[in-house]
Amino acid sequence: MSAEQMPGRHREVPPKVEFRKVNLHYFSDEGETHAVKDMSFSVRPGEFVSIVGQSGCGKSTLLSLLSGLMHPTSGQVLIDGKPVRGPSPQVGFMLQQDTLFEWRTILENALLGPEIRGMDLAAARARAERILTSYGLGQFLHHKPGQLSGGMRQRAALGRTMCMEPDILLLDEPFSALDFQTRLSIAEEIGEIIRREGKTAILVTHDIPEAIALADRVVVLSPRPGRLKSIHEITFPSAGPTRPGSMAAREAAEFREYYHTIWTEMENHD
Ligand SMILES: Nc1ncnc2c1ncn2[C@@H]1O[C@H](COP(=O)(O)OP(=O)(O)OP(=O)(O)O)[C@@H](O)[C@H]1O
Repeated sequence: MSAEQMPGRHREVPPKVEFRKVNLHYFSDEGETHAVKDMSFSVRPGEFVSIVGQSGCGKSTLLSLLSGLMHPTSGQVLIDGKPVRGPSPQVGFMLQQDTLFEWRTILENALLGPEIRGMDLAAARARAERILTSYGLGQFLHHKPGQLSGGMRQRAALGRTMCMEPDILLLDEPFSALDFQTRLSIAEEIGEIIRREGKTAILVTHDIPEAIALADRVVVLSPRPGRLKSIHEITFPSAGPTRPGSMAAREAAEFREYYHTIWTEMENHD
């Protein structure tokens, strides 16, 4: 019997993503900035991890390193055990600004990546229609982004990213441009889609409740240079079979405890 088949036996799953003693220095006319210091942590396949920390602590830099747009000054950034050498379709992005092209319809926006990559367009079109419809945008495939609400635009942006079939999603403050009410429901909805599709997700956010509600683990960074301060495993035993990300999770007793602990850690500059 393999370890995977043994009930109750701890399984050692190789990490999907790993930062190994990563340092990143920026060099500019203003001088040198040590943005990330001795960063080591890993993310399991299918796991949802949130990263929080004060402004300028290197959160977005970690995503840029994972996207292959930047390389560490020292240490290693690994995906599936291999060093990241450059951008790859395996990694998808979702940003604060949805960057949809206003002159293309929602469907055409979703087909842009496959067009650029020279993928089979008939298959991509069928996939895009299926994905966008399952995100509640079936009636809007031929609408332009300007005709959609903020929440719908973010769902369209996720659809466009998913059309490239990434297995890792990097989410950089994707909900922060939305009004509070929309933000809550879209965050929950998108978190659920990402889980359902088994993607590995890394979310950068300033919003501690959002970080807790969506993630399996929350990584807290210290102020610049960004160092790993703590990692919190998020579970809600008092809420029964509550799923992460749901509104019920936000009302669980553990939620307030996580919030208090993480908020205090972020305030405390040691
Ligand atoms: N291209 C760059 N050149 C020089 N310094 C940079 C550059 N990009 C970022 N930095 C600096 O590196 C540090 C980390 O930046 P980063 O954007 O990763 O932080 P962050 O935690 O995502 O910030 P925020 O929460 O405000 O978005 C900051 O001090 C920032 O000023």
